[in-house]
Amino acid sequence: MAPLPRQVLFQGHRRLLLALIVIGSAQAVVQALAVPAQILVWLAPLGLTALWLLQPTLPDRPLARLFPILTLCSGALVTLHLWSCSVAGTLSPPLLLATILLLLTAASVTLYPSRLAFWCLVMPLPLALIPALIKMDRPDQAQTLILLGGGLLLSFAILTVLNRGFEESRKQTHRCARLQYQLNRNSRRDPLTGIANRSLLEQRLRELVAENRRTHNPLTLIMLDIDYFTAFNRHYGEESGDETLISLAKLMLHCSRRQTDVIARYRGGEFAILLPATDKSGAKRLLQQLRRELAEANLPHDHSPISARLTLSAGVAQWQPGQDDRSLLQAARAALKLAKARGRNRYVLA
Ligand SMILES: Nc1nc2c(ncn2[C@@H]2O[C@H](COP(=O)(O)OP(=O)(O)OP(=O)(O)O)[C@@H](O)[C@H]2O)c(=O)[nH]1
Repeated sequence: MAPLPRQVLFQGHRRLLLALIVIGSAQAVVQALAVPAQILVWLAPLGLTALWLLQPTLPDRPLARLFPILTLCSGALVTLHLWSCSVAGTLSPPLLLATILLLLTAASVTLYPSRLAFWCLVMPLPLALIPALIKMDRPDQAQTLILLGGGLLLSFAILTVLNRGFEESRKQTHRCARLQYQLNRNSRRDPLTGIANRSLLEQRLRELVAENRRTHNPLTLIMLDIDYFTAFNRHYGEESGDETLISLAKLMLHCSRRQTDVIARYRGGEFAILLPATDKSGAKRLLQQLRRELAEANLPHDHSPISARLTLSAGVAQWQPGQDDRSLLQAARAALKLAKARGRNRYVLA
């Protein structure tokens, strides 16, 4: 997985800060030797070190919102430092200009994921040239300003190119993540009805049974089968069969009351409803409501030997301590088989 934009930004900014601390400390030492009373020059390396130490705590915390302000602080500290070097005369104007141009380029290369952070850092930098500019004559002033403008344009061009590439790869990463999410989701959904498929049901069953070994909560599984669905398909056609499966899935979703219930298509005309924190009587209430709503839906089935309307058979099993997921499924399926053997259109409790 590619690093998040913000993390890339923090890493880049950390490296830039480290470089600034090294350069600033070296200059402060040189300046302290020349003018011992100049304490301003120590502010920049000290302040930048504080920012550098703060950086690793940023990406995952609310403080991350302050990032542009911190970047602005870095720029202000460096500017203050260069200004005091310029006033004390320890940095000649050409060297000062070269340092600023170097900083502009370094900022565009390290802060490219965010234009805002780049501008926050570089905006104060040209101010450091003011004391040197005041002392210069006109031609030198013009030359310095032209060089500074050229440097700014160049670093902005570098920033734009790198930022565009970065944005493109960031979008690509997001697209891939979304596709991956959809793929995972689709591999666990029944494509016709949109409800969980057998694989997701079995996974949730395994997880809930494992959890129940600790909690001993009630857990109930209902297996349902459309009565004479083969005859229905033959008589009304596969398309009507598909519509019936979709309507039944909707009815089941409507009857289930909790987000944690799992409604799944098990296979063909067979469905399953897994009810965590629910005992047999809760399952019975759900089945009675489902029967009521199915009767109200009034779906015709002229080729059913037991009713002129579509009916369901169901088997209900409640998890018993010590039981594993497979035997709970077998118990519910055995109860369903019994419901069918007893004439269908009914439910049987295991
Ligand atoms: N329309 C449609 N039919 C399907 C689909 N998948 C399986 N079937 C049909 O479902 C039927 C099997 O359903 P079952 O519920 O297992 O069998 P049944 O005919 O109801 O028999 P009993 O269970 O004994 O009542 C077969 O006719 C399959 O062709 C599907 O996605 N759409």
